[in-house]
Amino acid sequence: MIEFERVSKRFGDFLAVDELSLRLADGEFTVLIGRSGSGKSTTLKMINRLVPHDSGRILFAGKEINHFREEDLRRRMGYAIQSIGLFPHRTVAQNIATVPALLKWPKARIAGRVDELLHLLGLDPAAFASRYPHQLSGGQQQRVGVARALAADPEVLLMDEPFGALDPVTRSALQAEIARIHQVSGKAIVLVTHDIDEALLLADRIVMLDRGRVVQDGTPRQILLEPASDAVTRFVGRTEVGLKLLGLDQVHSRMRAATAGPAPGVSRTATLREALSLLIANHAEQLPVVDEHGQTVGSIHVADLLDVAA
Ligand SMILES: Nc1ncnc2c1ncn2[C@@H]1O[C@H](COP(=O)(O)OP(=O)(O)OP(=O)(O)O)[C@@H](O)[C@H]1O
Repeated sequence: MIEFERVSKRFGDFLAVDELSLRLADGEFTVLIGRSGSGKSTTLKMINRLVPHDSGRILFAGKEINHFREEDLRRRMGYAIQSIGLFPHRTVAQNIATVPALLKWPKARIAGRVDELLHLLGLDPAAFASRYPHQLSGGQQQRVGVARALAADPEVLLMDEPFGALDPVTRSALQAEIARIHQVSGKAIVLVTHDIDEALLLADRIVMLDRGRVVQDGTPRQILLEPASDAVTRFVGRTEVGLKLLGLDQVHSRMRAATAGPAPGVSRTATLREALSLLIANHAEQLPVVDEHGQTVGSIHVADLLDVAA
């Protein structure tokens, strides 16, 4: 769907992106990660031509991006950024409606879409649609930013540190929201972050950059278990690899059929890492596993988790 062929970008003498080749598949959740200044944002912004590339080719749907009309490209690619960039003198609804209005959608269709997106992002339209950005918390503004990026139903969602500067609880809620949107929409998402835990949580595929080059390109599991260099190992963190591995799988993957005692149930869709926290907090060797109706469906055991983390 998006392909980089030996793409480079210079700012003056500085080579920010160095002969980058990369192929991003349809429907894939790709996370670009790396240290500050490694070229992540530049790479992302070259996809929608916010930053023009100097050499090489970037293909979208098989066609060099320079051959698209700029407005077509922007319509087909939603873009959400950390600093949000909401228009201060336009309401939440007007902000979300930006691209549909440019596309001259009928008013009723726009209103329906705004409503749908506010619901999707957990904002009650009655309470939020007519507010102005300054009347929202930072987390609510970020949600509106994501809703705006999704408004015209783009084929690709480009996100540059969209959850930066949020408190951990809001951040975690928005991450879950994006994971859900990805699951239900099947859209390709490219997200830039420097947070390895965020990358491990969300990505189908992690592309780690350093000095404008790819240092590793793989699944979260590959990044954890087969780091391509010491630099990757340092970035992932030498410690806690076991715990991070536990964060990649859900409880049902390690559940035993036999049910266990009355202690608090662990959701079958919780991560193994969350299960371990609960086991430790309850001083329990095993806990019951419950489904979405609260029915006990099996048990999870400390010993089985230690196997995964070893
Ligand atoms: N418009 C610009 N003019 C000059 N240099 C730039 C410009 N944009 C980016 N750079 C430089 O290019 C390099 C890569 O920047 P980029 O924003 O892509 O990094 P990043 O990996 O996203 O970093 P961060 O995590 O800090 O946002 C940096 O050294 C940066 O200073």
